[in-house]
Amino acid sequence: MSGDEQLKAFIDRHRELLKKEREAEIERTSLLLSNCPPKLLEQKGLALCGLGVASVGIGLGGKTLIELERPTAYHTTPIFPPHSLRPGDLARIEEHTTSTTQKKSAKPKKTVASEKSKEDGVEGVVYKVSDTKIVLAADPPETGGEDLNLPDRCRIVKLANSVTYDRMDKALDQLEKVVLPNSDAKEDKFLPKMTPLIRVLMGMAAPSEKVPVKDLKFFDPSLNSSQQEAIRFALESPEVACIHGPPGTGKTHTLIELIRQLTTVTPSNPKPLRLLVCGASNMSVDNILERLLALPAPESGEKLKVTRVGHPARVMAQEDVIDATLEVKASRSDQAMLAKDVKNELEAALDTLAGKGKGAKGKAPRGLERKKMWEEVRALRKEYRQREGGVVESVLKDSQVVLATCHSSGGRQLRSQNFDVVIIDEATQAVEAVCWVPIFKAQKLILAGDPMQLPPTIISIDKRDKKKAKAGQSSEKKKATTPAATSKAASEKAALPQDDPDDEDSSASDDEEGDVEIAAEPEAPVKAAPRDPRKPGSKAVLRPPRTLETTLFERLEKMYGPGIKRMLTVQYRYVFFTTSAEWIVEERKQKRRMHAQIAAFPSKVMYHSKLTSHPSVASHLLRDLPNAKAESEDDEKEILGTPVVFYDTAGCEYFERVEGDNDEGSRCNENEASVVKMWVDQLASAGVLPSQIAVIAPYQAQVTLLVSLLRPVYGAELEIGSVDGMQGREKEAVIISLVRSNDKACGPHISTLTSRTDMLSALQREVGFLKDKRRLNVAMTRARRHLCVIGDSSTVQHGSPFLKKWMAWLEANADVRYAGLE
Ligand SMILES: Nc1ncnc2c1ncn2[C@@H]1O[C@H](COP(=O)(O)OP(=O)(O)OP(=O)(O)O)[C@@H](O)[C@H]1O
Repeated sequence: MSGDEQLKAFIDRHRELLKKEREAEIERTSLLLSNCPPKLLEQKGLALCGLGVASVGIGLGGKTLIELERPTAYHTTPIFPPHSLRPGDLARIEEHTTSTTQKKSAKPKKTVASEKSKEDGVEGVVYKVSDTKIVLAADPPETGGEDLNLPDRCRIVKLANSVTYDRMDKALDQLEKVVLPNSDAKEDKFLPKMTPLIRVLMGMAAPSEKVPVKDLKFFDPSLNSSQQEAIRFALESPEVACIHGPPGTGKTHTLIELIRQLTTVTPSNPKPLRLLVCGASNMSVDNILERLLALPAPESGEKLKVTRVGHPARVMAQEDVIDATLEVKASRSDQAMLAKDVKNELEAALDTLAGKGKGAKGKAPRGLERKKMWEEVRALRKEYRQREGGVVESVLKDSQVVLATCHSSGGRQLRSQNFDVVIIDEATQAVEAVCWVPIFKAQKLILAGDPMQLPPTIISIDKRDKKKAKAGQSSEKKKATTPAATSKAASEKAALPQDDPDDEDSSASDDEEGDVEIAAEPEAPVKAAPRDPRKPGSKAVLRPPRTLETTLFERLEKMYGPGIKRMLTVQYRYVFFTTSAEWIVEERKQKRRMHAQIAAFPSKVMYHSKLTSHPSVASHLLRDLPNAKAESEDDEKEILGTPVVFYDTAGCEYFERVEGDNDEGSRCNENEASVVKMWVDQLASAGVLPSQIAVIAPYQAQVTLLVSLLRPVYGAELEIGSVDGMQGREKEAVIISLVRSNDKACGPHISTLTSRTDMLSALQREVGFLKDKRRLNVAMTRARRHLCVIGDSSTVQHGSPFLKKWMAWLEANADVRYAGLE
């Protein structure tokens, strides 16, 4: 069990990694903001240019809500180009000039929106985003009487976000104070208390024996046995349970049943529990929220009282989601009426100050009158905040389930709220420190995620360090073959920060770098029986992490073994998973090109062939959609009846292009984009709706190119985006453009390399982040009925053993079509 030294080393290492990450983010943003012209920032998805102010209002906490849009005078379409501004991001509204350089520091100021001159802009938090509108919530001025003075033509620029880091640092400080108490420290009423949960998470005590749940009856009769087992396991685990949900296996579905079980009085649950449900992203939180709101009211008793705290990402589209937000609930309560009067007064005063109020005739008050009005506004804001504080408290107290992102669960509104259980969805996408923010608020933790999909996005990873550590560890491994060397290596290993380098699944991003053997066979299934973490003798070792990519979910699995989790094993999404293989065999037979071994690629390579397809999806194809209507028998077969199509552009010389001046730039591939357009046209002509199609590309430049080609024809309904934006989503048809196509693999610089390892890594470089198998896993598992891959197999296959296997699988199992011949 962990001692003080290990606890200290663990927390210190986390602090160090977070510091590096914070610095890297500030540096990256500063560099971009100071070196990039706004147009390039927009292309990189970090800014939206040429905007106008649509409205200014007041939001929760007396914040000023500034709504921006693209005026038709400057743009042909009001739809924003693809961008990465999301609710919760820190951003600045600044005057949109056409000057090419913008010397600004990306460091956020302590008091946002404290300087309101046009040059400095207005800083705040992105509050809502839709296709055509973006709302920034800015703090009201603390001092002085200056107003916002927003420019007529402006842009919004994403900033480095220090608030997230501040919260994570605070969580680590609290963790240190709880697990390593200092008797001299002053009493802090907000300091969390030590709980059995914290002991287990920190390896200070083994998880307690499961408490059997009797008479468990499931609300949802359709749950499969792996889902039922995961729910039972989560209910019976006293402190912590993990649910591993590969794509489409009903992770969210399972969490909804679990929430119902925990919050309803049943023979197996005598007391309804209070839950905090968090997610790594707003999307994951809204996904659960939507499904909770869609639940029928129970036969006896009230409907579940659910409140969403924070910034719902899809709030503009979904009315019922808006109604569940703290903001709307607070505004509708009886006590809110008084606060509302103050709010109306406040908004009227702000309108007058902007020259928009009644009788203002477009003229804003000036001089002394203006100063006086600002004083009035400040007093009104204070009164509003006080009244609203009481309203918020009572709405939250009355809520049985509160939903928030991990980060926003650390906000002021939830400061004094406690819960029985905290559930964290997409826990494998959140860094550990941010998970601690909600963990302190509950006695029990349930994590759900999939370590084989996208990890948290980390920008400070030092590849050289990683390689060095890996090289060091593999030479350690060789040395440690004698008994003496083994024990020495073992004791040295315990002191090193590490993530179990031998476990391939643990670090899938670059895990195959330098791996010279290209194995054609999938990884062997794990045969060892799950170690029960509750059995005496189970040794938990708390090791400092090597990178922030090691999530709490993965750390617990390594610390306590696979017995700490349950895996969902039936997938409900793809026709081209396991069972569909039979269909492909049949098709191949007819074409007399039968392949001996046809199996689903992601299941086999990523999940040790543990996944099976539910019969309900085993044979569903695009042609079974009610709206599908092929014009000919050939179309019915070629377009609507084929689960996987691979347009192989090898030999077509459809070379990629680098955006920007150096090799690090984003990439696009115009010819591939034309093939994408051709296939979208074909699907549409066969009746597939734009809203049923998603186009995914791993590079922002290709996304931008595809948007310019497809949006004018198919509108915003056709989803076009990067892999990262698609995690947790599904579409009937998905088209992936792999982009990378180059002849560098055969160029002179490669031929000058003599060692096979150097050569391989040079080849690998040419596919960039395509070689992250978790990213590819997400991309290839978004489709329900049809997947079309467009890429150059001759370039892509050299990227990594995983890509080689995928290309081989596609060649063998997809309907391979040669792009150049079309
Ligand atoms: N037991 C079940 N019976 C019928 N349909 C199910 C069942 N479990 C899940 N599904 C369906 O499978 C699909 C995927 O479920 P869900 O979105 O919960 O999966 P997920 O694991 O959260 O997906 P992701 O890959 O996005 O993480 C949904 O359409 C859901 O309704």
